[in-house]
Amino acid sequence: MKTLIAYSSKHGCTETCTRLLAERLVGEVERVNLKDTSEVNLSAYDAVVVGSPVYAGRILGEVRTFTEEHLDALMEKKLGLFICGMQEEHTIREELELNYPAVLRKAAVAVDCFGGEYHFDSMNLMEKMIVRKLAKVKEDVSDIREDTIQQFADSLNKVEEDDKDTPLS
Ligand SMILES: Cc1cc2nc3c(=O)[nH]c(=O)nc-3n(C[C@H](O)[C@H](O)[C@H](O)COP(=O)(O)O)c2cc1C
Repeated sequence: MKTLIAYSSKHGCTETCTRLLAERLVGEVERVNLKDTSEVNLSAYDAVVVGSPVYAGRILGEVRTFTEEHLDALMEKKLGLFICGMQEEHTIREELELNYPAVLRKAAVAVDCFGGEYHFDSMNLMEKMIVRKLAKVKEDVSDIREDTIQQFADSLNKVEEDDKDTPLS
């Protein structure tokens, strides 16, 4: 299985998650930061994972554009969708629903949130203010859910095993 992980990240957490996911996936894995390139040839991949952090309820623009432009091709792949975010569970579920189209979520073998991080050193003044006031967080936090990343990888890897088991007709 050849897998593409297409993602974007503002402060590095989502990028870290893509590395943790890549380590857990079987077969060849390529990671592409959509901030660096928007030209991706999806025909080269059996599986595609799309990931983005959520800011003010929304995934990053380049990830949204990627899902819109490649909607039909993504539907044909073994597909995984994830976000990074720090809201409580019910809000996270809403964020997944609002940001990834229903057809893609339905087609995906894994849809989840990998948690998130707050690193004040990397935030601008406005971001620091928002996190302090709205999230009421004053110190760095790291809440990357490695167990969720493992389950997500297992779902994609399982599809690979199932395919191997299918007899040729
Ligand atoms: C200004 C700001 C706004 C945020 N808004 C949300 C939000 O609406 N929902 C959420 O779940 N997380 C929110 N977060 C948390 C980020 O999604 C989290 O820090 C994530 O790990 C960032 O990923 P990145 O380092 O890849 O950019 C916000 C963080 C900041 C700094």
